[in-house]
Amino acid sequence: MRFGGLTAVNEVGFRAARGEITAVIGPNGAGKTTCFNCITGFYRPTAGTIRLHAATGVVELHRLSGHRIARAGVARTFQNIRLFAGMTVLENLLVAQHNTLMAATGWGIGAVLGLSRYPRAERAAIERATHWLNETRLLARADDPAGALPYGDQRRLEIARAMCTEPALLCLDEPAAGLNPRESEELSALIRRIRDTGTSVLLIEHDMGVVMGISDRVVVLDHGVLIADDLPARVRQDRAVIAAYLGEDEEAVS
Ligand SMILES: Nc1ncnc2c1ncn2[C@@H]1O[C@H](COP(=O)(O)OP(=O)(O)OP(=O)(O)O)[C@@H](O)[C@H]1O
Repeated sequence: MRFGGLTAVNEVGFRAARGEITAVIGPNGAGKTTCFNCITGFYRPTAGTIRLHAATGVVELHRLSGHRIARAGVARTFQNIRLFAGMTVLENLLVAQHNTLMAATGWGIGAVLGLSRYPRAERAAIERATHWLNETRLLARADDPAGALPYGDQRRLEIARAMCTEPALLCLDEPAAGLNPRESEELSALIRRIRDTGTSVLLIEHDMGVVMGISDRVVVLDHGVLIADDLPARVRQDRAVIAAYLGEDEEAVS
């Protein structure tokens, strides 16, 4: 991915295997978010291929626009929380399912004609939302405005919203940022449960406790290039990785 004269991500290749947690780590400016933005369609990569092996076949994500990528089964959360603050917690989860709901009802015609598929689809959407509210311990807050939730709850709500789209791949951009140790542990357990449902997880995270604790594989970027792709225990001892982190003042892989 090039921005004018700057190559932000250069010939980076890795796999996020099905049903595994793959972490993408690296010092500030390494190109992690740019990678996510290419995968999720916020940027169209200047060159290269990004493929999703979906249940329906291989989808060439680098050719698709963002909403088609989402429809193909890729969901994401953001470094800075992006919820609909004035809507309730439950409404945030229903809005996320708008596509599924509309498709199930013939893009609104069924709803207008009062056909029976609409209430059924709506019930399924509420059930899915309730399931993920339970998983994220937010059920009691279902009717509160999302903007009124404490920070840690808003982070979990973003994940619940992404999961309501039933993605094949969930991309989490720094989900532990700003969480206290108890919340980080809870988040790790939630991400593991998501992995265990068969959803593949791609995780950008600076909290090495979370990364090393839950990742099946760790990919390391530095200055836009891939410097390691291995098991967490091996990445932790990788000399190039240690050098990249030590070059960045106090932050170290420990
Ligand atoms: N839209 C853009 N236009 C120009 N340069 C960009 C753009 N987005 C990212 N960059 C540059 O690309 C490089 C990689 O940035 P990126 O945000 O992907 O790094 P990162 O690893 O996610 O960093 P951090 O950990 O700080 O979030 C940086 O040099 C950044 O300034």
